[in-house]
Amino acid sequence: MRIDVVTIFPEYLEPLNVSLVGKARVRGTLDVRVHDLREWTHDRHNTVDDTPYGGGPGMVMKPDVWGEALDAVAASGEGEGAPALVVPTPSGRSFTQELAVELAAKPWLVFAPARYEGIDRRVIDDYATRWEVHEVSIGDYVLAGGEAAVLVITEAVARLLPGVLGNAESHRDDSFAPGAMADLLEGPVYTKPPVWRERGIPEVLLSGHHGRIARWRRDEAFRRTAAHRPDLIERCDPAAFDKHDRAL
Ligand SMILES: N#Cc1c(-c2ccc3ccn(Cc4cccnc4)c3c2)n[nH]c1N
Repeated sequence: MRIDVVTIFPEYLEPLNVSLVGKARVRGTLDVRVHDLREWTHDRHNTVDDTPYGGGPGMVMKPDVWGEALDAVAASGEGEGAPALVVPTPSGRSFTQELAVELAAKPWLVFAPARYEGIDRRVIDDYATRWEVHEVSIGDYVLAGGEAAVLVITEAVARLLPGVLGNAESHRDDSFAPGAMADLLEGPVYTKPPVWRERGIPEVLLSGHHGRIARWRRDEAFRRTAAHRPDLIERCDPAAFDKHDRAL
């Protein structure tokens, strides 16, 4: 997968050089290219924003600068097919594991994290005539720009790519992963030492009985979900649980 990010804060994307995404880049599983939007300005102040038509607070990012930048990214991938444009915005579709799975299947993502009050609407409308466009929000809170969302989305997508996570099974019990555990939060996890500050380990985890352990983990996931995200319980499919139990 190729990922391009156009931003006025390239240094904000430094975390994409470390850990899981960093290793995937070194291995060649991910080709991540970060571009400074100001490269496509032509004035001495490298201006990327202007006042909003219709008045109102803040500034809006200029369409001509973004258009030149995204055209240049497109041109650098001639013959690779059209990318999917991902635009983080507080007014976007909620970013979910389902969308992460969808994006992980794309060969090329181009991220356009904005600042100020956002990007002139005509940029998204223009590229939507040639590219798949996803306007995405990572949560119901307000950030100052889209770069943090790019880090979140990139990590969620990268970990789904073949060979990126050490244990291929790790996806199976992901919170929100499709399947019997779909929409359930993960239960508690434990490791050595067997006693820590006079706290032991749930006996079932020491039993070696995989069926009982799987059922305990499912029940714990259900309990945590009911406590922290009751809204997700309503989306669970009881039949999936029976199928899960039968497989134990
Ligand atoms: N994804 C995502 C987001 C953002 C987000 C993303 C991009 C931009 C660009 C500019 N702003 C500031 C801004 C603009 C307009 C109104 N309110 C705030 C952003 C916020 N906030 N919260 C999220 N979950």
